[in-house]
This record gives sequence, C-alpha cells and structure tokens, in this order.
Amino acid sequence: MPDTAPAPVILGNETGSFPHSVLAERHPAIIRQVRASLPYGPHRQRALDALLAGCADGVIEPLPADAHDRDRWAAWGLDTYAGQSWFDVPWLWSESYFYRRLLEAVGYFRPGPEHAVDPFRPVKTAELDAPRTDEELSALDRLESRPAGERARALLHGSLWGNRADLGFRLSAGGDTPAAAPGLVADDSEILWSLLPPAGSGTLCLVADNAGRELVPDLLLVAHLLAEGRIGRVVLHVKPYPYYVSDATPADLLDALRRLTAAPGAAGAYGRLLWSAVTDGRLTVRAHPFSCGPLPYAEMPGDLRAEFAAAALTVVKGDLNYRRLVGDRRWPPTTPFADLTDYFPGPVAALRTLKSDVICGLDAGTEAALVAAEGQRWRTAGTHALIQVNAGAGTGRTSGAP
Ligand SMILES: O=P(O)(O)OC[C@@]1(O)O[C@H](CO)[C@@H](O)[C@@H]1O
Repeated sequence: MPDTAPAPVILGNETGSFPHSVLAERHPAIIRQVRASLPYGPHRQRALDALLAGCADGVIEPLPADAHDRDRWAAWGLDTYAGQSWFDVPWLWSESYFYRRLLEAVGYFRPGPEHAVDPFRPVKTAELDAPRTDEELSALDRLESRPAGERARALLHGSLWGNRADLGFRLSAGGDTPAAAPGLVADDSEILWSLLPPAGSGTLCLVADNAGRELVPDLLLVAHLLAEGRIGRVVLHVKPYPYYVSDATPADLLDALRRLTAAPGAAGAYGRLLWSAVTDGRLTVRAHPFSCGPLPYAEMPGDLRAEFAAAALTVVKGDLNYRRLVGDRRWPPTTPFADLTDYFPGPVAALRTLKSDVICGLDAGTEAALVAAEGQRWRTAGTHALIQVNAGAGTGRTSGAP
C-alpha cells in the first residue's frame, strides 16, 4: 500500500460500537443458539458456561497445552493476546479466536462422540432445506431464455446479494434478512468481466463465505462461467472448520452440490455440471488453515500467495473476507481500493454486502450521500453492497484498470 498511511486497527472496546456489540451480545447469543441446537452433555455444558462467562468480563485464555493447533495460534498472536480482555485486542483477532474457543468447548477437535460435529449444522441445513431456497432455484428456469450477458449479470448479482444470507448477522439484525438494497456503492463489474473474457481458459479462485443460500448462488455463478468457457478451472476456498456460524466448510459444499443436483430444471442441470467438474478436476476445493486465521490477507503464507498468484482472478466473498482483504482498520472511505489491495499477488475482486464498519474505495459524492441519508448505519445494516476490483494487483500497478 504505497502512499497510504495505516489507519487505526478496529478494537472492540468502544461501548455502543458495532464491534463491541458483536463481542458483548452476538457471541453470547451464538453460544445460546449452539446449546439449543444440539444436546451437549454436562462436560460440554460446563465448558460453554465458562466461555459464556469469559465473554462478558473474562480474559483471553490460552489453548490447552495438547491442542493440535497450539503452535499455529501462537504464531498468529495467541501468546501476545492471552491474558488480555477480549475487547482490547484487534477485533478481527478476538472474533476469530472466539470461534476456535467455541469449537474447543463443544469438543470438535477431540476424540469422542462430538468429534467433527459441526455445532452450526442444524441452522445451516434448515436454511438450505427452506422452501425459499426452492423458490430461488426455480427462478433459474426463467433466466435460461435470457441472453448470456443478462444471465451472467444476474448470476453475479445473485452471488453478491447471497452474502446477505449470513446467519451470524441475522442473530444481531433481529432474525430476518434485511430488505433489498437500492444499489451498489461501488460497481467495478465491467473490469471484473474483462478479467473473465469469452474463451478464457484461466483459473478462478473463489474465496467463499457463507454456506447455504450464499454458497448456492456462488456455485451457480461458477457453473455459468465454466459452461460459457470464460474460465477453465475453479478453485473454491472454504473454511477448514466451522466458523462465523454459517461459513462454508467442505461438508457444506457437498450438501449444496447434492441440493443442486436433486433440484428440477435449470438448477439441476447446473448441479450436474458442477458434479462432473468436481470429478474431472475442473472444480477443486481448498480448506487452507489460514482461511480460519485471525489475520489480514496481507499476512497470508507463501503457499496461499502462490495459488492466488496463479489465478486469472480471485473473487473474495463477503464482509469478513473484505475486512481481511483491505485490513480491519478505520480507513477513510475514499481510500483507493487499489492502494489497500496492491499487496495481493494477482487480480482480485471483492463481492460484499456491507455489514461492518470497514470501507474503502468510495467516491466522495457517494459517501456524502450515504451519510446524509443514513448517518453511519449504511456501513453495518447489510442493505448496501459493492463490487470492487483491483486488476493490477500483484503487478505493482495501483490502478483498477486492467
Ligand atoms: O463475512 P460475512 O458472512 O459477510 O459477515 C460476517 C459478519 O456478520 O460477521 C462479522 C461480525 O461478526 C462482520 O464482519 C459481519 O457482520
């Protein structure tokens, strides 16, 4: 980020702020939801009690000495932050570690009956099985007769707005998905399409966000790009373990693929296309440990960097990934997106609905209009979205143009 002075890192210690409410209210609500979803035994209940008590006024506890990933978390900062208040360390870090502690409490990584049992699976499957998903899938049939350009745009927007289907967000937002938004606060979609030309044979990396009603439209977009010959290969990055309630894991991907292949009409055809893309190697899945890391992508390890460098485009989905992409800091909203993403090893696009304070790449008029209409609520309400692209990332150029 050449000339951009770092802005303050977002912490959770300001009462009344969104980050504070996530730590003080959303995390306890998530613990209650997990308890209500699955019948954990007394030992696990006690561990959940301890986590709940610690969320309010406790300090960050280290991982048990025998935790399989203790060294990894030490390298990610645990030895520095252990003993401090959840509220006083970078918010990105404390949120991420909360999910690791939750999995510890429910025995996710331990031998025994709870091993690898996803505590969020009941809410994820309820969403995937909901009649609303059927309605969304049957809408694809109407799209089939439209020109390819129109279909592509609709599927891109489906993937973008699918990001509102975030179950953690709904715990804070009062139970339902926010109403549809008036428009995009930034729209670099023409640059995005220029990076995925007809007869393109490159690789698309899609860094997925939520399972269910976000992952399904992501998969439909990917299927369309493969079918239209705009890409030769897709690498889908998902989370190695349950995270931020609804983030997609490899198991969620299989559920989504089965859901699609079982659907009638166009959705089923997309599902079969994806199924064969998996079996012939055009669609591969990665669940890199760093995908559940508490750090910005600027600190990604070399192997991940090499994967993104080899892609024609990396599409980064969702709010949390956006925070990690541009850095979880109080950037002035007009800070150029390209300045904050120039470290990225190849062309990168963000598809995100706005659900936290971080924002960059707005023009001054757009920011002023949003503030005049809504104060600062537009940042977190989930009712606005953006498509931002840095086509020159990894080349040393700082412009959004290819
Ligand atoms: O990444 P996603 O699914 O779009 O959103 C995740 C989210 O709900 O969780 C975070 C706060 O906990 C925010 O970044 C955002 O509001």
